[in-house]
Amino acid sequence: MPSSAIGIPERTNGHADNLNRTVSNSFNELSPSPTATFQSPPSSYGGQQRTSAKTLKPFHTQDIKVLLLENVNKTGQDILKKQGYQIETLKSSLAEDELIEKIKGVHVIGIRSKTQLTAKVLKHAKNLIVIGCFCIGTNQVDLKYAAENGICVFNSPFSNSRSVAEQMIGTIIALARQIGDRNNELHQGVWNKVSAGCWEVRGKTLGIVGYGHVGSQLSVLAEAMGMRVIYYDVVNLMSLGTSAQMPTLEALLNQADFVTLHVPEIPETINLISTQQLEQMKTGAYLLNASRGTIVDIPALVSAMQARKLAGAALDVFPNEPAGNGPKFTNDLNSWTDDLRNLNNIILTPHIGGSTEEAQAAIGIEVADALVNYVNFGTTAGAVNMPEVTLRSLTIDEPNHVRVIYIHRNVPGVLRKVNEILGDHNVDKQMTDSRGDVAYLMADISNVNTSQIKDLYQSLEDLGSRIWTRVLY
Ligand SMILES: NC(=O)c1ccc[n+]([C@@H]2O[C@H](COP(=O)([O-])OP(=O)(O)OC[C@H]3O[C@@H](n4cnc5c(N)ncnc54)[C@H](O)[C@@H]3O)[C@@H](O)[C@H]2O)c1
Ligand SMILES: O=C(O)[C@H](O)COP(=O)(O)O
Repeated sequence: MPSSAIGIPERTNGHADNLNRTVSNSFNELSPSPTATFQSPPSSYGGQQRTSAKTLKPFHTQDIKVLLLENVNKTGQDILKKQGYQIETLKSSLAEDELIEKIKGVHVIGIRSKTQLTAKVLKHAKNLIVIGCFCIGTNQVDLKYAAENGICVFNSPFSNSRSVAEQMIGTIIALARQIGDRNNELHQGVWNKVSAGCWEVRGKTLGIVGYGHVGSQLSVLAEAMGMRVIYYDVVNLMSLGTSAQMPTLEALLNQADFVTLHVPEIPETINLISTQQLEQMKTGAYLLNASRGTIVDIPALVSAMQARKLAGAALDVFPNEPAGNGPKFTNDLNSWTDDLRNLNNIILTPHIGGSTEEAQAAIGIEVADALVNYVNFGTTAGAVNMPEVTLRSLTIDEPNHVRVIYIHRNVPGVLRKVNEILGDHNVDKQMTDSRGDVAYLMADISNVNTSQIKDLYQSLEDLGSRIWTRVLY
């Protein structure tokens, strides 16, 4: 529904009916002197009078605008729709200029690994309060910029880990037996029954780089097939089964028959595997990457494959990936695409490690629940860029109770000033925490009547440390 049809201009405020409870939310612009936005419970909930001052906008759950990109699963869509939010869904990601246009009016955006939410894009997201990454990776979002502008980010930390690990098991066997090449040949009508260069995986060494959710799950599955597992991680971790942590990446590369990458994309992991590391691998070993495309220097990999240093490779991820499905995996996207396509025993998959029915359904529920809890209650449990703050029970549906959420710069003296303001009322519960430069305060206060809410809100907004204020009631 266009915003004009529901009477909310640029900014939004909301009231959400969740879990049979009425909650109202105030969302405010990122600009330093925002127009205040408040709301009262709608008349259908107790007949209280709506706030109607010039700068105050009545707000309902259905005023919340949600943009879901990249084919977010129906499970997630249904949870958000049930809240009454306005949902727009697109199957693919958007180019930067289209994204900038679309993001201007929304309060919530749901994405997967492809959509790039850079500072440049987020600067236009004046109403955005929360980002849901319906995936594991969050490298596509400028997390710091988001936090510093009061935009909370959630992801799904492990709901697709098993799917990725299973795909890696299948791929390891497919590489060892050259199944991809035999399959391609037979599709061309060529019968090529060979055993040379084809191996069992039993007894071979699997080297896992990044022993987190995916890597450790893969470790367990690989040992069940009789593989010896070694791993390298920057953190000292408990080894599962009989796996062993290696002191350096080089030590792992020297010993592994199969090297598989499961690290996040961060500055330290870009081109983690380049010419030098490929030289450190055993001749005839295999390389698998299902983490992010930038972790492997692909021209270096092409050279290693052409020189027969490696016996095979599998890539599920690429530095540039198409926005949507179709015949788009060409040199226009990445200049070396044809080189990759022309190599033998290289398995190329379109970023499907986490693409199973089970994983997508679970991610949909997990992330949508986190979004609803944030929008309706301000709860940041599980956030990847904000302190995790929640209060033990909700009392804001009781008369004269409000929940204050105050996202602010983490500088000395703020709490004293905030509590001077809240101190005019009765603070039932309060929690505050900080993460880097940003702090998040949540307080449930009672003894506040509706006429005082505007002053309460404005006093908090006037503090120099303010990033974003919300008053829920
Ligand atoms: N292909 C897919 O569909 C797919 C699906 C899920 C996840 N992923 C990608 O895989 C990555 C890993 O997923 P996860 O859930 O296991 O993440 P995770 O955060 O649970 O684990 C990552 C591990 O990598 C380690 N690490 C970080 N930097 C390192 C370095 N320089 N060297 C060695 N280890 C390092 C961390 O300490 C951590 O233990 C995600 O960040 C995501 O980008 C891809
Ligand atoms: O980060 C992830 O979870 C994976 O890369 C999967 O991403 P996708 O949801 O875009 O398939």
